[in-house]
Amino acid sequence: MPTSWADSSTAIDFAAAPGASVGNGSGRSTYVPPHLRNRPPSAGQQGPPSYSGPALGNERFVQGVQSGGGSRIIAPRNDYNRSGYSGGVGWNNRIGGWERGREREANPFGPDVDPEQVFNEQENTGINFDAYEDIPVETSGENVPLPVNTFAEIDLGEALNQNIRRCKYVKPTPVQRHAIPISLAGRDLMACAQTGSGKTAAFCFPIISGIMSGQCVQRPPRMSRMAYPLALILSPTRELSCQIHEEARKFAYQTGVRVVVAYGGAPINQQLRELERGVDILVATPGRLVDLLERARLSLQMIRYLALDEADRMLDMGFEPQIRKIVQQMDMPPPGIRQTMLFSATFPKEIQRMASDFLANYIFLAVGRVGSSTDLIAQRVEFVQETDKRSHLMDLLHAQRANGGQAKQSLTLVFVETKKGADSLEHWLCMNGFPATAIHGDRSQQEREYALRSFKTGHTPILVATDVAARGLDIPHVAHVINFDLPNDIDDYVHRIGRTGRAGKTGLATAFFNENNASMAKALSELMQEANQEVPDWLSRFAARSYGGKNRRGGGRFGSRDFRRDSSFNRGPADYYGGGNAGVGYGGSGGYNGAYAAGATSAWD
Ligand SMILES: Nc1ncnc2c1ncn2[C@@H]1O[C@H](COP(=O)(O)OP(=O)(O)OP(=O)(O)O)[C@@H](O)[C@H]1O
Repeated sequence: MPTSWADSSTAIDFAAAPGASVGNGSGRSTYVPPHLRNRPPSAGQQGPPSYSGPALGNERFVQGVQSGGGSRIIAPRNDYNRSGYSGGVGWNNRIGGWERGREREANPFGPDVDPEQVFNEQENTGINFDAYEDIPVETSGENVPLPVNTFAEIDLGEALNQNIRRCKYVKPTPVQRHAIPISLAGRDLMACAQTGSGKTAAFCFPIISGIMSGQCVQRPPRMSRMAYPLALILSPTRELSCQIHEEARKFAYQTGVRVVVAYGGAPINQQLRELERGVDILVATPGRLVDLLERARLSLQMIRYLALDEADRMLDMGFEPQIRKIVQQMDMPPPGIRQTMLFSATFPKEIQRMASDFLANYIFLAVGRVGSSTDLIAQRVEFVQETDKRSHLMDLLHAQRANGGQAKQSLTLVFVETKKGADSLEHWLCMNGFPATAIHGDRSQQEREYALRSFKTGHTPILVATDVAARGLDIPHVAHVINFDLPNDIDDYVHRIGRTGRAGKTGLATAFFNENNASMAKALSELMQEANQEVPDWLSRFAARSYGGKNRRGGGRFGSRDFRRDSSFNRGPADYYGGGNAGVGYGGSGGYNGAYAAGATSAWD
């Protein structure tokens, strides 16, 4: 006879549930919801024997799942605060969870960090929050939840709060202040915020918190060897997926929420084994995910949270068929049942339009101007002919070395256009006494990972890269980004230079420009002006002569806010590309001043 909520639910036999099961002595496994997995056996436990009250914060799941006929158990949102993991309940004492009692959870904070030590509230990562204080924020959509100022104001659960302290996050960044309450309220979200401003945590925290609080507890179907994640995080590159996985593991440490990563170029069997051991949050690249789905080893029917990081990039770089297959043609619950979040630092309107197919009644959030770079990055543009690029690079590196800039604390990332160009520049740098490594799509995954590790540790302080390293990678100590070859798209430039100047720190970005880059002149000079950078006269002259070139914004840096506001919205696709708000300045109505009037949803309204 169960005596507690934990007992009553662990007694439910979900024998074939691969997501999270524990041996029960009878040879059959028993499903344990993630939010109960850190608990000691029933003695002394608080909490009702069962709970069928309102699902606080996200009624949509209740309605959706119930109308679908599935059985469902809902725990009160803050149930884990009363009887979840807390002092005295060690990892080894857990009643089950994803580890099935077989092994200890590895310490994701690294061997040198004692995970039991919770850092002083006053310590922080060195993030300069003042740099973000007066950043303009725009939201649009219905009934936008109010932002918060501290993590303490948000009910994330004690285990997650403890990990936030372990990460030394003292207070939320602006995108986190706005996005976390929106997501916790169960709303779909399209969020744009500058590079390095903490978007990963902004989507990970609500997902982990939601899973911990039991909002996703539903009986998984009886299918052996099939994995049923509750949340899916998609990202465009293997390296970014690995990085998100590492971050999410830190945030989920000792919460009972299990995070697994799947990406191409690595042995699939190993990933299948990881999935079989149970998965709550799956971080994946689209190609490998389709592979897993086609092998019928993974079902998306339990997905309650879908996050697309660098969503515009995935759609733009040709992943649209895979993404549509994953999101629309498999067994994933539809918009309105699942909760969907799209994040990026850039969101061209045509991509917003496409991506909005995945969302229901969503909120659009822009922290800083959409697609802008942060003014923490000093941007320099130098006129350099193709034939002079190498010697110019050498001059820069020599000057840097003379200033003591080749130490571990100062890494240089050099972007080039082609894979061949990356190989040859890497070779040439090494021959000239500058230890360099390279990363691009033709290198094996092992080589890519090795190069990244060697760069991160400062062993090889120069990394030559194609755009494969442009998005999302969070590498501490990148002091200088050099665009040896400029990209053809201003958004790519924004992401590339965003590998420096992260989390409130300053950085330097240098671009080599010549006649071949004329089509970028206008967008580049506008971007630099927005970020309060000095624009060389010669670049302004190029900009005055150019007609916008390949800049997708079609003549205005400010046209990329919520596309639903465009006059062409609702007039159908044929009209769409002709419309837009090009030239309408962001802050036209005074910008964000930190407070919303009652009922107001936007700083522009
Ligand atoms: N609240 C916080 N306090 C201190 N540091 C934080 C906080 N949130 C995130 N960070 C740190 O800021 C850095 C940048 O975060 P993250 O990689 O999530 O940025 P991003 O916005 O996703 O960038 P990009 O657009 O390049 O992908 C990371 O090192 C992260 O640990």
